[in-house]
Amino acid sequence: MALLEIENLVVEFQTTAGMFRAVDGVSLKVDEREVLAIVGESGSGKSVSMLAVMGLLPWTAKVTADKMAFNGRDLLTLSDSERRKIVGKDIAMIFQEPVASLNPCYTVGFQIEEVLRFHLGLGRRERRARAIELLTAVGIPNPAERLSSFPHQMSGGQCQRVMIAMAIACNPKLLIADEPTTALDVTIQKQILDLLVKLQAEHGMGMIMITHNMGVVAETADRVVVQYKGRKMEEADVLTLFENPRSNYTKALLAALPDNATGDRLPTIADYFKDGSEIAGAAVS
Ligand SMILES: Nc1ncnc2c1ncn2[C@@H]1O[C@H](COP(=O)(O)OP(=O)(O)OP(=O)(O)O)[C@@H](O)[C@H]1O
Repeated sequence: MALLEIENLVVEFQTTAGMFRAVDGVSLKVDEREVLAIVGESGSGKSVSMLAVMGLLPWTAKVTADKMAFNGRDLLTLSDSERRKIVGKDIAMIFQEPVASLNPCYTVGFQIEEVLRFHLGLGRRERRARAIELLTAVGIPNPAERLSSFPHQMSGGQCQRVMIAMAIACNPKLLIADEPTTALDVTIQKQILDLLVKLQAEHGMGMIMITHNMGVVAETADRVVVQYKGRKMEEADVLTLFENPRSNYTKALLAALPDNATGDRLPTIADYFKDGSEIAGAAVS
């Protein structure tokens, strides 16, 4: 049984111009201990698909699917209170903007301990001990002192480490990382990716890595889903995808990697496709 299984997911938003389909029939699955990358350019529906899994979309969104199951439980029919017991505990998510994702009014210690109180019901002393343990695990120096820091007193990289600490606090079975390094300094990006891969292996978590960056895919993923305009274009294990991409869109993404530059400027997706319909026609279910 897959850890997460999605079949034919469709997400539409009510907008002033009518219904807008952001995710169009995506199917995917993630096994235990597996890292799945979802890759595609901005607006391809990567985040919206995963926010649908978490139940975090606004009321303007209409979510339908033939199947959306986590660890054998049907996510489509869960009540809000049942969902709250799973989300943040068994499925955790980290976002692109670590500083904005933390509450500026509370210390990082309070925010980590709140997760431990809500989901695990730990007492005060246990919460503090576990929070120190978590900050140590994500590589924050002087963890006991840092518990009383506010987010603005920490760097972007440190805030992302705190977000990761909160995400792994309850030993989730699945961690969804939505562009976790995009907002960070280039020198810090690799450290955060290495930390995520290390924690994933140590804790035996399944992980979904949402990214637009093929370099991140190469460094982290076992398997890859390529998405474009809400549709799945291709799915393959990571080696096959890099060595033998099938869809033209994947070929275009790979051609846009800096290593593949031949002239004095990088090729873009538009250089590859004079006609975008060629891409849409290649979608797989
Ligand atoms: N609340 C909303 N109402 C209307 N449209 C939305 C809403 N949220 C997202 N969208 C649209 O859905 C589409 C998919 O967005 P999504 O954030 O999933 O893209 P993405 O592939 O994750 O790209 P990015 O990396 O830029 O976030 C976009 O066109 C976006 O504008």
